[in-house]
Amino acid sequence: MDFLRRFTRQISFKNGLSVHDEKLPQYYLKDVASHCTIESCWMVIRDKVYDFTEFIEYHPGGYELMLEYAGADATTAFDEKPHTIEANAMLDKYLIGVLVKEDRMIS
Ligand code: HEM
Repeated sequence: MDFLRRFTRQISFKNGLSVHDEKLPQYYLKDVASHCTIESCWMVIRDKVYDFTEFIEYHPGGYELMLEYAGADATTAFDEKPHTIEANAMLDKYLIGVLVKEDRMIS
């Protein structure tokens, strides 16, 4: 599992955002920052913007852990914790956009 996790992470770092991702709405980090509560919880993971408002209270690691990163970039936090391929696959469901180019870390 560890191998698979490292492998998928490498792919996303290498390829950055796809052509499809580039068609999504674009947000600044400051737009994300205003959604920093359990009532409206946005986060950035690998330059993509997610709205986790519907998910946060069901997070298996507890909502408090996620809330620490609400409105912020959670890439490192998400990758450092023991998240399976399944957890990674869940991300797409909450995808709402991408960061504007000047605010991106990876691509
Ligand atoms: C934002 C920062 C996040 C932190 C710090 C974090 C932390 C953690 C931790 C510590 C666990 C282990 C819980 C345990 O084994 O008792 C966990 C499990 C889990 N988390 Fe997160 N998490 C974050 C975001 C997310 C997101 C965005 C998702 C999916 C949309 C997610 C999905 C899951 C799932 C499904 C599990 C169960 C184990 C697995 O299938 O990987 N987490 N998380």
